[in-house]
Amino acid sequence: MQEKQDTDLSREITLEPDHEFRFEVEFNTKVQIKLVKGTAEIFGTELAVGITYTFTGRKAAVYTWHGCTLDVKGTFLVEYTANETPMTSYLNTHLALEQLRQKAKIEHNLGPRVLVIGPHDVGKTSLCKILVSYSLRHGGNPVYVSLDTTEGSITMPGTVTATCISNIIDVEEGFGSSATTAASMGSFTMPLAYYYGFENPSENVKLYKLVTSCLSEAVRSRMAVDEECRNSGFIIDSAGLIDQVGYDIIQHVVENFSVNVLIVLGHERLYSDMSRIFSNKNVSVVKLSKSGGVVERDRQFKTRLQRSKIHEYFYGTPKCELSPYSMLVNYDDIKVWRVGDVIAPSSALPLGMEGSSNETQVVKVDNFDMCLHSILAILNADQDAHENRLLESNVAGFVYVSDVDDEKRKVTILSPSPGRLPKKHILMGSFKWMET
Ligand SMILES: Nc1ncnc2c1ncn2[C@@H]1O[C@H](COP(=O)(O)OP(=O)(O)OP(=O)(O)O)[C@@H](O)[C@H]1O
Repeated sequence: MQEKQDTDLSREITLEPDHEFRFEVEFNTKVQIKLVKGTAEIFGTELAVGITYTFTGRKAAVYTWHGCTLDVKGTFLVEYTANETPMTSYLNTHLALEQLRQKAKIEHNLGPRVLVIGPHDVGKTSLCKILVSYSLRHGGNPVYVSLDTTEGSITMPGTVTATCISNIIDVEEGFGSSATTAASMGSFTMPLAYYYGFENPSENVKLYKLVTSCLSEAVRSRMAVDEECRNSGFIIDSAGLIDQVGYDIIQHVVENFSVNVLIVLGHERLYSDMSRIFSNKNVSVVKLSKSGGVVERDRQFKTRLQRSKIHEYFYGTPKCELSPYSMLVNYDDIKVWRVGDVIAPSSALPLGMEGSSNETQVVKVDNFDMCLHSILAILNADQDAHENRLLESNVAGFVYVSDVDDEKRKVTILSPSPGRLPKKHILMGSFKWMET
């Protein structure tokens, strides 16, 4: 593959003002893009002139406000130039948010609390990146909250996270996901994470609401002590929530995070329903259109994306490689928990009844075979913490169970860093992974 890329000749692409170069690259292919002249950005983050950026397994666009020339090299799955983009409306949205930030600064208040909602694959994460990057470029320190448990845009899939964005976003790695695992190696992006453990919020609504409430509490505490973050406010990315359960979750998030700007992306009915639900509630509901460049990602692509996120967590990226550490741990040295059996999926229960099963009750895992190939979250809970409070603990890190020896009562665990496990309580979700 390397050879293929090296023998490819580079080509020049010229973009007129307000145009973008959209591209898709497969997971096992590398392409390179260099800005030769002019200005350009990827989801709001500016590219530097003369620097070669490498992309693998990505779907993205290089956008230019004033025109530019790019030098591209490698085999793209899809590549084309487009001139119809919603970037002007995205910029106007940012400018309106910036006014709220200026007002918040003068009044020593909380900046805008923005929630982006819409169906799957309409560009919610991309819009959040653009808004966060523009705020950063304007001198702000926004907090990016990800409630999208499918993707793991910041760290492992299955988590809800909050990250104070104070440094330029790495365009090659999205939000610089792997960097979050190697904080000591020069990364500034350190998310606060709570483990939900499932892919879809509807799989266990009560637990999803619990972890989002814990996260909102943590964000509130951070805002109380950090003036920069307080004035900049936060941008919340969500999973595709357009059914009845989704509406219930949206209302929960709006209340918990005191959301005052609700952006509905690419869905007329959702916009109309939200305008009705939140009229008279001090929430501005804004409708934005979806970019024609947003790519629908099929199940297979999403699974590969999840697998590559997990791989990145332990092994890093070509730019910042990690050497994970394998260790033997006695059964008795750890306590593995999982959330009790969900009797019926929450979506199948009438609203208000979701709590009738033990959806937020942890049970201890005694049969370690269940953990084989599982991703486990190490909880930031004291050794003597009561089991009823464990789900409210944030995550210290993740490990992977590569082997279980029932005879010797030992598990083999892969960890991104050497040393003993920092905590004893460990939470298992539904994510499994095979090291390849
Ligand atoms: N203008 C664009 N040109 C090319 N690709 C784009 C563009 N905007 C977004 N994409 C790509 O389309 C895909 C879907 O976008 P994104 O992840 O932002 O959607 P989403 O609504 O957050 O999806 P999900 O429902 O899975 O959370 C991503 O791979 C993203 O990089």
